[in-house]
Amino acid sequence: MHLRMFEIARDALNKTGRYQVVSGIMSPVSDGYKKKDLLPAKHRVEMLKLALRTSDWIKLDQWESSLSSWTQTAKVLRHFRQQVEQQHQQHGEMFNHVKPSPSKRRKKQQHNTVADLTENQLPSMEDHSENLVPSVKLLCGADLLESFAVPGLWDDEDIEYIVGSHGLVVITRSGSDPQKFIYESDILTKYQENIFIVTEWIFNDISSTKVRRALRRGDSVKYLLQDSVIDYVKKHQLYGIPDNKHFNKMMPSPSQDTINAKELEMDGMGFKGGGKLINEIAALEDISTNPSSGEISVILRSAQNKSGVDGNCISRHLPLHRMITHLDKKSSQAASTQSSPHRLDRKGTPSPLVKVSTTFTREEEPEKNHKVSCISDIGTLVRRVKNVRVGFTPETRV
Ligand SMILES: Nc1ncnc2c1ncn2[C@@H]1O[C@H](COP(=O)(O)OP(=O)(O)OP(=O)(O)O)[C@@H](O)[C@H]1O
Ligand SMILES: NC(=O)c1ccc[n+]([C@@H]2O[C@H](COP(=O)(O)O)[C@@H](O)[C@H]2O)c1
Repeated sequence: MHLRMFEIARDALNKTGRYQVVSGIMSPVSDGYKKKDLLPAKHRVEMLKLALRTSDWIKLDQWESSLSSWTQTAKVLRHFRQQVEQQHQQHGEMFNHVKPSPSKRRKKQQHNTVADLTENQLPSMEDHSENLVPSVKLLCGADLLESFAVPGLWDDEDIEYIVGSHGLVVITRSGSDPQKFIYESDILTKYQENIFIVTEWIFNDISSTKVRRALRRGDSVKYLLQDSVIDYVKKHQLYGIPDNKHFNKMMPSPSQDTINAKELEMDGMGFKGGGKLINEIAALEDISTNPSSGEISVILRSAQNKSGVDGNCISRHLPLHRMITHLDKKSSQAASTQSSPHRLDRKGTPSPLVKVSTTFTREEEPEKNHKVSCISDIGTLVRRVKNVRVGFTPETRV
């Protein structure tokens, strides 16, 4: 939706005849923002690069994200205004696609500081020449506008600067009433000429939180994100931390026993030199049995805490076929009285932490439906699952 917002805003602004939108700038926030579930900037930047491949006018700018500490939005806008003015002075490049005739170019000496033109300055399209410096506006959803009222979140002078000197383009969002909000705010009412509200009739109640949640749960996000971005998320196993405070507290500190996503990618997937043993701390997500086929599926969610950076977790679903075939001989008695397939009741949240050792072999790529050929400490896992009684030794190798 972040990308859709640009398209919606451009259409609406261009249709007024008062504006010609020349560029959109995506400025990912710095890691210093420390928002829950905020991935390291390098990943967010890479995903944006992929997502923006198909846009010829929305650009990624890495200035903000490359800073170590968080930068207030007013400062970010000031930075972009300076950058746009500089570029304009050097190249006039923002408007180069609209070339006035040489005679007109000579005539045009006025230098407007903004490219959004008031009604009485309304020019012909040709007059959008390099002599007009584009203004920089903040594009946001109505909820962000309403966050101006959250005590301590925005400085009053920042709000005044953003709305007074730059202006806002606000996309409506379900549950918000930006007109009313502006009416109730003295400062916003003062500058309401600078606030452009775009009513989006094709409601889309999508949010990053919901997409992250779906990813975390292993649900499909196809058509919500670009395929290339989904592939990136999968490849780097991002957004895998269960949204569970108790679980997060229990997350292990980085140790020899844990691997990070990069190591997995480099070492695990290449399978150089035969197999690779990977020890992981994981949480039991789900366990289900199919008594008729004698199979048990165990879904584990692994917790990796790389260098203390929250959010760098990987999740993996491991159907433990071989181990299960062995275990199921004992468990099927209990399970066979139940309907098929039977999902065992998972009581007692939060998910128990278990330690799993996995050997991947050359043929069994971790991203595919790989099989686990070596499990240790499976007792912890199984004992905590109601109704499953299994005989085994921790050293059992299947
Ligand atoms: N569905 C949507 N409709 C309109 N605006 C949206 C929508 N989703 C995000 N935005 C806007 O995108 C901007 C970026 O906000 P943010 O990253 O917080 O998005 P979000 O999807 O709401 O995230 P989160 O779910 O984490 O709050 C905000 O101005 C927000 O209002
Ligand atoms: N005081 C401020 O400048 C201020 C406060 C809150 C959010 N923001 C910005 O709003 C954007 C969206 O933030 P959230 O994802 O937290 O809604 C971010 O770019 C963030 O930097 C700025």
